[in-house]
Amino acid sequence: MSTTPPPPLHVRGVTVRFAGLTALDDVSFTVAPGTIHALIGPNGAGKSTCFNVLSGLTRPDSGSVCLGERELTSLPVHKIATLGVARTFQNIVVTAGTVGDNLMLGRHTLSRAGFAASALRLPRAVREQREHRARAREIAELTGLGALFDSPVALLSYGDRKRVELARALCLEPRVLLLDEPVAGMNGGERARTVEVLRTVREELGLSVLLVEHDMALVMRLAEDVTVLDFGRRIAAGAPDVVQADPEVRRAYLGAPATEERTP
Ligand SMILES: Nc1ncnc2c1ncn2[C@@H]1O[C@H](COP(=O)(O)OP(=O)(O)OP(=O)(O)O)[C@@H](O)[C@H]1O
Repeated sequence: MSTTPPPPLHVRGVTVRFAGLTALDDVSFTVAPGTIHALIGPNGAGKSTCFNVLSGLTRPDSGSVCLGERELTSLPVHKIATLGVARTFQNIVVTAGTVGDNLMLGRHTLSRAGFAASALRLPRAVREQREHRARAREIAELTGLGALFDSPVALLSYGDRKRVELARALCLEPRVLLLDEPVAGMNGGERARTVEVLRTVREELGLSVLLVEHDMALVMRLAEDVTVLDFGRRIAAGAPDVVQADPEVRRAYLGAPATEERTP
């Protein structure tokens, strides 16, 4: 467990254009240390583009992303990961090997012993591997995968496979975790379990979480702060109840006039 709180993640004036379409238009928000922050908005609002900027897959046309004082803007993906920002993807990418194998892949970037030392099984490399495996087991326990550590991923349920992705991202020891639709495709029981796991992970590891999620009930239950995008612009931000009551947010989701009295 980390003893110091994570630095704030600052997104400042980020703009991304794709051939004439402005996918993000001067977007700013801050993920406060140790909070769960949700990024929501209708289809095409710019949420994935924002995640891609934060994780280094997309270079913004202007604006900046900083973890505390450290500028992350336009750094390569692996560099951003080693500086403490890890992400999961909307679609499951793990399919081969055991749960343990996949979590060890997550530890790979943290390995100090070189490839040759590992291949020759030098004592330092062997010790390091053992430590990484022990930590991978701890993270498996934390994410409810302890009993499945030696199971092939291909045999797991959909919900468990999604949690392997979460656990693999946690194996990078991030300070900020970016979750792209963590409960998409899950049934009710799996959703409830994942919410519990996310709460435990945040408390035990003391990290910040930024999540994109379409399940509004889950967002309102889990997040402390919400940023709402529509057509690439930030249209609202604040606590879940404040955002939920915002007429501009209702209009964006329902296509209704801003004065309409319906809830999102
Ligand atoms: N590589 C790209 N090239 C051109 N246009 C893109 C590209 N990526 C995204 N866009 C466009 O940018 C806008 C924002 O898309 P983005 O995927 O970020 O939205 P989103 O909020 O994640 O949507 P969804 O909820 O449907 O996943 C959309 O109009 C999309 O068509």
